[in-house]
Amino acid sequence: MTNIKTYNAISSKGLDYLKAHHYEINGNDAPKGILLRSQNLHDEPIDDNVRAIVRAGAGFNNIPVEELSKRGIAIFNTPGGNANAVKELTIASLVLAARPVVGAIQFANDTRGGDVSLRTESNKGGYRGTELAGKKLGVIGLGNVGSKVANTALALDMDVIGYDPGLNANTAWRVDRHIVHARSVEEVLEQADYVTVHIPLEEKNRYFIDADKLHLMKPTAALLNLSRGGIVDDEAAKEALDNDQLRVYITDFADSVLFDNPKVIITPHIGGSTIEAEDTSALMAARQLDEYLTTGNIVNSVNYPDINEPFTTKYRVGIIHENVPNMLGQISKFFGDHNINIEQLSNRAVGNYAYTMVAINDFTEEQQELVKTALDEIPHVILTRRYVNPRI
Ligand SMILES: NC(=O)c1ccc[n+]([C@@H]2O[C@H](COP(=O)([O-])OP(=O)(O)OC[C@H]3O[C@@H](n4cnc5c(N)ncnc54)[C@H](O)[C@@H]3O)[C@@H](O)[C@H]2O)c1
Ligand SMILES: O=C(O)[C@H](O)COP(=O)(O)O
Repeated sequence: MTNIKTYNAISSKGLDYLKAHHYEINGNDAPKGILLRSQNLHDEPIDDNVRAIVRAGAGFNNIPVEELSKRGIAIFNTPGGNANAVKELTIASLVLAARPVVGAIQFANDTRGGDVSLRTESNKGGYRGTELAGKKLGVIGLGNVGSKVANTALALDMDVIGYDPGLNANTAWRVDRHIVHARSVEEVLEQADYVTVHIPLEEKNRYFIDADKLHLMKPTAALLNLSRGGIVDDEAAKEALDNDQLRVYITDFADSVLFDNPKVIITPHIGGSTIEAEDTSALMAARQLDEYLTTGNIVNSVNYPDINEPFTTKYRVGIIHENVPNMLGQISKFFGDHNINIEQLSNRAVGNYAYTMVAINDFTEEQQELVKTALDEIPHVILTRRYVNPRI
Protein backbone atom coordinates (compact mmCIF):
# COMPACT_ATOMS: atom_id res chain seq x y z
CA MET A 1 0.00 0.00 0.00
CA THR A 2 1.14 3.53 -0.70
CA ASN A 3 1.86 5.46 2.46
CA ILE A 4 0.63 9.05 2.94
CA LYS A 5 1.95 11.17 5.76
CA THR A 6 -0.42 13.72 7.26
CA TYR A 7 -0.02 16.78 9.43
CA ASN A 8 -2.74 18.74 11.25
CA ALA A 9 -6.39 17.81 11.67
CA ILE A 10 -7.45 16.52 8.25
CA SER A 11 -11.16 15.78 7.91
CA SER A 12 -12.06 12.08 7.83
CA LYS A 13 -13.76 12.74 4.45
CA GLY A 14 -10.29 13.02 2.89
CA LEU A 15 -8.65 10.27 4.92
CA ASP A 16 -11.51 7.82 4.26
CA TYR A 17 -11.28 8.53 0.53
CA LEU A 18 -7.59 7.65 0.56
CA LYS A 19 -8.11 4.50 2.64
CA ALA A 20 -10.85 3.39 0.21
CA HIS A 21 -8.35 3.84 -2.61
CA HIS A 22 -5.76 1.58 -0.98
CA TYR A 23 -3.56 4.14 0.72
CA GLU A 24 -2.16 3.76 4.20
CA ILE A 25 -2.24 6.82 6.43
CA ASN A 26 0.87 7.48 8.51
CA GLY A 27 2.21 3.95 8.08
CA ASN A 28 5.79 2.85 8.58
CA ASP A 29 6.96 2.94 4.94
CA ALA A 30 8.55 6.02 3.42
CA PRO A 31 5.64 8.26 2.35
CA LYS A 32 4.83 8.89 -1.34
CA GLY A 33 2.64 11.85 -0.50
CA ILE A 34 2.06 14.43 2.21
CA LEU A 35 -1.34 15.87 3.13
CA LEU A 36 -1.35 18.90 5.41
CA ARG A 37 -2.94 22.20 6.42
CA SER A 38 -0.83 24.94 8.04
CA GLN A 39 2.11 22.83 9.28
CA ASN A 40 5.35 24.69 8.56
CA LEU A 41 7.39 22.50 6.21
CA HIS A 42 10.18 25.05 5.74
CA ASP A 43 12.40 23.44 8.38
CA GLU A 44 11.17 19.90 7.94
CA PRO A 45 13.20 17.29 6.00
CA ILE A 46 11.11 15.88 3.12
CA ASP A 47 11.76 12.20 2.35
CA ASP A 48 13.30 11.44 -1.09
CA ASN A 49 10.40 9.11 -1.78
CA VAL A 50 7.81 11.92 -1.66
CA ARG A 51 6.31 12.76 -5.05
CA ALA A 52 3.41 15.05 -4.06
CA ILE A 53 2.42 17.43 -1.29
CA VAL A 54 -1.17 18.61 -1.00
CA ARG A 55 -2.28 21.57 1.08
CA ALA A 56 -5.91 21.05 2.14
CA GLY A 57 -6.60 24.77 2.02
CA ALA A 58 -5.70 27.88 0.05
CA GLY A 59 -2.48 29.44 1.38
CA PHE A 60 0.71 27.47 0.73
CA ASN A 61 3.29 29.84 2.18
CA ASN A 62 4.04 27.12 4.77
CA ILE A 63 5.65 24.97 2.01
CA PRO A 64 9.13 25.59 0.50
CA VAL A 65 7.72 25.52 -3.03
CA GLU A 66 10.79 26.61 -4.99
CA GLU A 67 13.16 24.18 -3.27
CA LEU A 68 10.78 21.21 -3.67
CA SER A 69 10.00 22.08 -7.31
CA LYS A 70 13.67 21.49 -8.15
CA ARG A 71 13.28 17.98 -6.68
CA GLY A 72 10.31 17.08 -8.89
CA ILE A 73 7.74 17.20 -6.08
CA ALA A 74 4.32 18.35 -7.29
CA ILE A 75 2.62 20.70 -4.83
CA PHE A 76 -1.12 21.25 -4.82
CA ASN A 77 -3.70 23.32 -2.95
CA THR A 78 -7.52 23.21 -2.94
CA PRO A 79 -8.62 26.60 -4.32
CA GLY A 80 -12.08 27.66 -3.22
CA GLY A 81 -12.53 24.70 -0.85
CA ASN A 82 -12.83 26.95 2.19
CA ALA A 83 -13.73 30.25 0.48
CA ASN A 84 -17.32 30.30 1.72
CA ALA A 85 -16.18 29.80 5.32
CA VAL A 86 -13.79 32.75 5.06
CA LYS A 87 -16.45 34.85 3.36
CA GLU A 88 -18.84 34.26 6.24
CA LEU A 89 -16.24 35.12 8.89
CA THR A 90 -15.35 38.25 6.93
CA ILE A 91 -18.99 39.33 6.90
CA ALA A 92 -19.14 38.64 10.66
CA SER A 93 -16.00 40.75 11.05
CA LEU A 94 -17.59 43.60 9.10
CA VAL A 95 -20.53 43.53 11.51
CA LEU A 96 -18.14 43.44 14.49
CA ALA A 97 -16.36 46.47 13.04
CA ALA A 98 -19.66 48.37 12.65
CA ARG A 99 -21.36 47.43 15.92
CA PRO A 100 -19.67 47.12 19.34
CA VAL A 101 -21.00 43.57 19.74
CA VAL A 102 -17.95 42.18 21.57
CA GLY A 103 -18.02 44.91 24.25
CA ALA A 104 -21.81 44.71 24.54
CA ILE A 105 -21.74 40.96 25.19
CA GLN A 106 -19.03 41.43 27.75
CA PHE A 107 -21.03 44.20 29.45
CA ALA A 108 -24.18 42.07 29.61
CA ASN A 109 -22.23 39.16 31.09
CA ASP A 110 -20.41 41.39 33.58
CA THR A 111 -23.65 42.92 34.88
CA ARG A 112 -24.10 41.56 38.38
CA GLY A 113 -26.90 42.15 40.90
CA GLY A 114 -29.45 44.98 41.02
CA ASP A 115 -32.16 45.33 38.40
CA VAL A 116 -30.35 43.63 35.57
CA SER A 117 -32.89 44.68 32.98
CA LEU A 118 -32.80 48.34 34.03
CA ARG A 119 -29.04 48.37 34.16
CA THR A 120 -28.51 46.87 30.73
CA GLU A 121 -31.33 48.86 29.12
CA SER A 122 -30.07 52.17 30.51
CA ASN A 123 -26.57 51.51 29.27
CA LYS A 124 -27.35 50.34 25.79
CA GLY A 125 -26.69 53.78 24.35
CA GLY A 126 -23.04 53.08 25.04
CA TYR A 127 -23.19 50.26 22.52
CA ARG A 128 -24.64 52.16 19.61
CA GLY A 129 -23.12 51.20 16.27
CA THR A 130 -23.41 52.11 12.63
CA GLU A 131 -24.87 50.26 9.63
CA LEU A 132 -22.98 48.68 6.79
CA ALA A 133 -25.63 49.67 4.26
CA GLY A 134 -24.54 52.66 2.22
CA LYS A 135 -20.88 52.40 3.32
CA LYS A 136 -18.07 51.59 0.93
CA LEU A 137 -16.19 48.30 1.15
CA GLY A 138 -12.78 48.01 -0.50
CA VAL A 139 -11.77 44.44 -1.38
CA ILE A 140 -8.10 43.84 -2.17
CA GLY A 141 -7.75 40.54 -4.02
CA LEU A 142 -10.83 39.28 -5.90
CA GLY A 143 -9.96 35.58 -5.98
CA ASN A 144 -12.01 32.75 -4.51
CA VAL A 145 -12.54 34.50 -1.17
CA GLY A 146 -12.47 38.18 -2.20
CA SER A 147 -15.00 37.76 -5.02
CA LYS A 148 -17.47 36.07 -2.65
CA VAL A 149 -16.99 38.76 0.00
CA ALA A 150 -17.46 41.51 -2.60
CA ASN A 151 -20.61 39.96 -4.06
CA THR A 152 -22.15 39.34 -0.62
CA ALA A 153 -21.42 42.90 0.50
CA LEU A 154 -23.54 44.14 -2.42
CA ALA A 155 -26.44 42.16 -0.96
CA LEU A 156 -25.86 44.05 2.32
CA ASP A 157 -26.42 47.26 0.34
CA MET A 158 -22.78 48.28 0.55
CA ASP A 159 -20.97 50.00 -2.32
CA VAL A 160 -18.04 47.83 -3.30
CA ILE A 161 -14.75 48.75 -4.93
CA GLY A 162 -12.26 45.99 -5.71
CA TYR A 163 -8.62 45.79 -6.72
CA ASP A 164 -6.96 42.78 -8.31
CA PRO A 165 -4.50 43.24 -11.18
CA GLY A 166 -4.24 39.44 -11.53
CA LEU A 167 -7.83 38.85 -12.69
CA ASN A 168 -8.08 37.08 -16.03
CA ALA A 169 -10.87 36.13 -18.43
CA ASN A 170 -11.61 33.01 -16.36
CA THR A 171 -11.72 34.65 -12.95
CA ALA A 172 -13.22 38.06 -13.75
CA TRP A 173 -16.68 36.61 -14.43
CA ARG A 174 -17.03 35.64 -10.74
CA VAL A 175 -17.16 39.30 -9.76
CA ASP A 176 -20.58 40.97 -9.90
CA ARG A 177 -20.79 43.72 -12.53
CA HIS A 178 -21.85 46.25 -9.88
CA ILE A 179 -18.43 46.10 -8.27
CA VAL A 180 -16.22 48.99 -9.29
CA HIS A 181 -12.76 47.90 -10.45
CA ALA A 182 -10.09 50.21 -9.08
CA ARG A 183 -6.99 50.88 -11.15
CA SER A 184 -4.77 51.13 -8.09
CA VAL A 185 -4.83 49.98 -4.51
CA GLU A 186 -4.45 53.62 -3.45
CA GLU A 187 -7.85 54.36 -5.01
CA VAL A 188 -9.42 51.67 -2.77
CA LEU A 189 -7.68 52.81 0.40
CA GLU A 190 -8.61 56.46 -0.06
CA GLN A 191 -12.30 55.78 -0.69
CA ALA A 192 -13.25 52.81 1.49
CA ASP A 193 -14.92 52.86 4.92
CA TYR A 194 -13.96 49.20 5.32
CA VAL A 195 -10.93 47.56 3.71
CA THR A 196 -10.60 43.77 3.55
CA VAL A 197 -7.50 42.03 2.21
CA HIS A 198 -7.70 38.61 0.49
CA ILE A 199 -4.32 38.04 -1.14
CA PRO A 200 -1.67 35.32 -0.75
CA LEU A 201 1.45 35.81 1.33
CA GLU A 202 4.04 35.90 -1.44
CA GLU A 203 7.26 37.86 -1.13
CA LYS A 204 5.77 40.77 -3.12
CA ASN A 205 2.83 40.94 -0.70
CA ARG A 206 4.82 40.97 2.55
CA TYR A 207 3.69 44.07 4.49
CA PHE A 208 1.49 44.96 1.53
CA ILE A 209 -0.48 47.16 3.92
CA ASP A 210 2.34 49.20 5.45
CA ALA A 211 2.52 52.58 7.19
CA ASP A 212 2.34 54.50 3.89
CA LYS A 213 -0.79 52.67 2.78
CA LEU A 214 -2.39 53.01 6.23
CA HIS A 215 -1.86 56.78 5.96
CA LEU A 216 -4.05 56.80 2.84
CA MET A 217 -7.00 55.31 4.69
CA LYS A 218 -9.79 57.35 6.28
CA PRO A 219 -9.22 57.74 10.05
CA THR A 220 -12.75 56.36 10.51
CA ALA A 221 -12.02 53.26 8.45
CA ALA A 222 -11.80 49.63 9.57
CA LEU A 223 -9.16 47.21 8.31
CA LEU A 224 -9.77 43.44 8.07
CA ASN A 225 -7.06 40.86 7.50
CA LEU A 226 -8.29 37.31 7.08
CA SER A 227 -5.58 36.43 4.57
CA ARG A 228 -2.26 35.99 6.41
CA GLY A 229 -0.11 37.40 9.18
CA GLY A 230 2.65 39.39 7.45
CA ILE A 231 0.42 40.92 4.77
CA VAL A 232 -0.39 43.80 7.12
CA ASP A 233 2.47 45.43 9.03
CA ASP A 234 0.90 44.96 12.48
CA GLU A 235 3.32 47.43 14.16
CA ALA A 236 2.25 50.10 11.68
CA ALA A 237 -1.43 49.17 12.19
CA LYS A 238 -1.03 49.51 15.95
CA GLU A 239 0.58 52.92 15.48
CA ALA A 240 -2.23 54.03 13.16
CA LEU A 241 -4.79 52.94 15.78
CA ASP A 242 -2.88 54.67 18.59
CA ASN A 243 -2.74 57.90 16.53
CA ASP A 244 -6.43 57.77 15.57
CA GLN A 245 -5.52 57.27 11.91
CA LEU A 246 -7.46 53.98 11.87
CA ARG A 247 -10.62 53.16 13.83
CA VAL A 248 -10.46 49.38 14.19
CA TYR A 249 -8.34 46.43 13.02
CA ILE A 250 -9.71 42.88 12.85
CA THR A 251 -7.28 40.08 12.11
CA ASP A 252 -7.43 36.29 11.99
CA PHE A 253 -3.70 36.15 12.81
CA ALA A 254 -2.54 36.68 16.37
CA ASP A 255 0.43 38.95 16.89
CA SER A 256 1.55 39.90 20.40
CA VAL A 257 1.97 43.52 19.37
CA LEU A 258 -1.84 43.67 19.00
CA PHE A 259 -2.81 41.98 22.27
CA ASP A 260 -5.02 43.81 24.81
CA ASN A 261 -5.81 46.66 22.45
CA PRO A 262 -9.45 47.80 22.61
CA LYS A 263 -9.34 48.78 18.93
CA VAL A 264 -8.23 45.31 17.84
CA ILE A 265 -10.21 42.10 17.47
CA ILE A 266 -8.16 38.93 17.01
CA THR A 267 -9.49 35.52 16.01
CA PRO A 268 -7.13 32.52 16.15
CA HIS A 269 -6.85 31.63 12.42
CA ILE A 270 -10.36 30.18 12.16
CA GLY A 271 -11.32 31.56 8.74
CA GLY A 272 -11.41 28.11 7.13
CA SER A 273 -12.47 26.24 10.25
CA THR A 274 -15.98 25.05 9.47
CA ILE A 275 -17.03 21.44 9.16
CA GLU A 276 -18.10 22.03 5.56
CA ALA A 277 -14.87 23.75 4.52
CA GLU A 278 -12.66 21.15 6.20
CA ASP A 279 -14.59 18.31 4.56
CA THR A 280 -14.53 19.91 1.10
CA SER A 281 -10.86 20.84 1.25
CA ALA A 282 -9.76 17.43 2.55
CA LEU A 283 -11.77 15.59 -0.09
CA MET A 284 -10.44 17.80 -2.89
CA ALA A 285 -6.92 17.27 -1.58
CA ALA A 286 -7.31 13.49 -1.36
CA ARG A 287 -8.75 13.25 -4.89
CA GLN A 288 -6.01 15.41 -6.38
CA LEU A 289 -3.32 13.41 -4.59
CA ASP A 290 -4.73 10.06 -5.74
CA GLU A 291 -5.22 11.36 -9.29
CA TYR A 292 -1.61 12.47 -9.55
CA LEU A 293 -0.07 9.39 -7.94
CA THR A 294 -2.10 6.94 -10.03
CA THR A 295 -2.59 8.68 -13.41
CA GLY A 296 -0.07 11.52 -13.53
CA ASN A 297 -2.87 14.06 -14.02
CA ILE A 298 -2.02 17.37 -12.38
CA VAL A 299 -4.99 19.35 -11.04
CA ASN A 300 -4.60 22.53 -8.97
CA SER A 301 -0.82 22.46 -8.75
CA VAL A 302 0.88 25.57 -7.45
CA ASN A 303 4.31 24.76 -8.90
CA TYR A 304 3.78 22.79 -12.12
CA PRO A 305 1.32 23.24 -14.99
CA ASP A 306 -1.98 21.43 -14.79
CA ILE A 307 -2.54 18.63 -17.31
CA ASN A 308 -5.72 16.64 -16.87
CA GLU A 309 -6.37 14.14 -19.67
CA PRO A 310 -8.50 10.98 -19.71
CA PHE A 311 -6.25 7.94 -19.18
CA THR A 312 -7.19 5.86 -22.23
CA THR A 313 -3.93 4.08 -23.02
CA LYS A 314 -2.27 1.20 -21.15
CA TYR A 315 0.68 3.33 -20.01
CA ARG A 316 1.73 6.90 -19.51
CA VAL A 317 5.00 8.59 -18.77
CA GLY A 318 4.93 11.92 -16.92
CA ILE A 319 8.04 14.04 -17.28
CA ILE A 320 8.62 17.11 -15.10
CA HIS A 321 11.27 19.32 -16.64
CA GLU A 322 12.57 22.83 -16.82
CA ASN A 323 10.88 25.22 -19.20
CA VAL A 324 13.76 25.57 -21.68
CA PRO A 325 13.96 25.20 -25.48
CA ASN A 326 14.08 21.86 -27.30
CA MET A 327 12.77 19.67 -24.46
CA LEU A 328 9.85 18.32 -26.52
CA GLY A 329 12.23 17.62 -29.42
CA GLN A 330 14.61 15.68 -27.18
CA ILE A 331 11.83 13.79 -25.39
CA SER A 332 10.07 12.67 -28.59
CA LYS A 333 13.43 11.76 -30.16
CA PHE A 334 14.16 9.59 -27.10
CA PHE A 335 10.93 7.65 -27.58
CA GLY A 336 11.53 7.36 -31.35
CA ASP A 337 15.13 6.20 -30.88
CA HIS A 338 13.91 3.41 -28.59
CA ASN A 339 11.12 2.39 -30.91
CA ILE A 340 8.34 3.38 -28.49
CA ASN A 341 5.22 4.62 -30.25
CA ILE A 342 3.65 7.77 -28.81
CA GLU A 343 -0.17 7.66 -28.90
CA GLN A 344 -0.58 11.15 -27.49
CA LEU A 345 1.74 13.84 -26.19
CA SER A 346 0.59 16.69 -23.95
CA ASN A 347 2.83 19.50 -22.84
CA ARG A 348 2.34 22.68 -20.83
CA ALA A 349 4.68 25.16 -19.26
CA VAL A 350 4.21 27.70 -16.49
CA GLY A 351 7.08 29.87 -15.32
CA ASN A 352 10.29 27.89 -14.86
CA TYR A 353 8.71 24.46 -15.15
CA ALA A 354 6.96 22.32 -17.72
CA TYR A 355 5.16 19.00 -17.71
CA THR A 356 5.04 16.54 -20.58
CA MET A 357 2.78 13.52 -20.56
CA VAL A 358 3.36 10.74 -23.08
CA ALA A 359 0.61 8.18 -23.65
CA ILE A 360 1.74 4.71 -24.78
CA ASN A 361 0.08 1.37 -25.52
CA ASP A 362 2.93 -0.96 -26.49
CA PHE A 363 5.68 -0.72 -23.92
CA THR A 364 8.00 -3.69 -23.21
CA GLU A 365 9.51 -4.23 -19.74
CA GLU A 366 12.91 -3.41 -21.16
CA GLN A 367 11.66 -0.13 -22.65
CA GLN A 368 9.99 0.76 -19.35
CA GLU A 369 13.23 0.19 -17.46
CA LEU A 370 15.05 2.38 -19.95
CA VAL A 371 12.53 5.19 -19.64
CA LYS A 372 12.85 5.12 -15.84
CA THR A 373 16.61 5.59 -15.94
CA ALA A 374 17.73 7.07 -19.25
CA LEU A 375 15.06 9.76 -19.68
CA ASP A 376 16.24 11.44 -16.48
CA GLU A 377 19.69 11.78 -18.10
CA ILE A 378 18.40 14.36 -20.61
CA PRO A 379 19.62 17.71 -19.31
CA HIS A 380 16.85 19.77 -17.62
CA VAL A 381 14.62 16.72 -17.02
CA ILE A 382 13.82 16.78 -13.29
CA LEU A 383 11.74 13.66 -12.73
CA THR A 384 10.12 10.91 -14.78
CA ARG A 385 7.28 8.68 -13.56
CA ARG A 386 5.56 5.79 -15.29
CA TYR A 387 1.85 5.06 -14.81
CA VAL A 388 0.03 1.81 -15.58
CA ASN A 389 -3.68 1.93 -16.33
CA PRO A 390 -5.38 -0.64 -14.04
CA ARG A 391 -8.53 -0.62 -16.20
CA ILE A 392 -6.83 -1.92 -19.38
N1 LIG B 1 -8.10 32.90 7.48
C1 LIG B 1 -8.13 31.72 6.89
O1 LIG B 1 -8.34 30.69 7.52
C2 LIG B 1 -7.95 31.65 5.40
C3 LIG B 1 -8.68 30.73 4.65
C4 LIG B 1 -8.51 30.69 3.25
C5 LIG B 1 -7.59 31.54 2.67
N2 LIG B 1 -6.84 32.37 3.45
C6 LIG B 1 -5.84 33.26 2.84
O2 LIG B 1 -6.48 34.06 1.89
C7 LIG B 1 -5.70 34.09 0.70
C8 LIG B 1 -6.62 34.26 -0.48
O3 LIG B 1 -7.41 33.10 -0.63
P1 LIG B 1 -8.20 32.81 -1.97
O4 LIG B 1 -8.76 31.46 -1.83
O5 LIG B 1 -9.10 33.92 -2.32
O6 LIG B 1 -6.98 32.78 -3.02
P2 LIG B 1 -7.05 33.00 -4.57
O7 LIG B 1 -5.76 32.55 -5.12
O8 LIG B 1 -8.30 32.45 -5.14
O9 LIG B 1 -7.14 34.59 -4.75
C9 LIG B 1 -6.10 35.47 -4.45
C10 LIG B 1 -6.26 36.70 -5.36
O10 LIG B 1 -5.36 37.70 -4.91
C11 LIG B 1 -4.89 38.40 -6.07
N3 LIG B 1 -3.69 39.14 -5.67
C12 LIG B 1 -2.45 38.65 -5.40
N4 LIG B 1 -1.64 39.66 -5.02
C13 LIG B 1 -2.39 40.80 -5.06
C14 LIG B 1 -2.12 42.15 -4.78
N5 LIG B 1 -0.91 42.54 -4.35
N6 LIG B 1 -3.11 43.06 -4.92
C15 LIG B 1 -4.34 42.68 -5.33
N7 LIG B 1 -4.67 41.40 -5.62
C16 LIG B 1 -3.69 40.48 -5.47
C17 LIG B 1 -4.69 37.32 -7.10
O11 LIG B 1 -4.67 37.85 -8.42
C18 LIG B 1 -5.90 36.41 -6.83
O12 LIG B 1 -6.99 36.75 -7.67
C19 LIG B 1 -4.93 32.76 0.71
O13 LIG B 1 -3.72 32.85 0.01
C20 LIG B 1 -4.71 32.49 2.17
O14 LIG B 1 -3.48 33.01 2.59
C21 LIG B 1 -7.01 32.45 4.78
O1 LIG C 1 -5.04 29.14 3.71
C1 LIG C 1 -5.99 28.55 4.20
O2 LIG C 1 -6.68 27.72 3.59
C2 LIG C 1 -6.43 28.93 5.58
O3 LIG C 1 -5.51 29.75 6.17
C3 LIG C 1 -6.85 27.79 6.44
O4 LIG C 1 -5.76 27.26 7.16
P1 LIG C 1 -5.99 25.95 8.06
O5 LIG C 1 -6.26 24.82 7.11
O6 LIG C 1 -4.73 25.78 8.82
O7 LIG C 1 -7.18 26.22 8.92
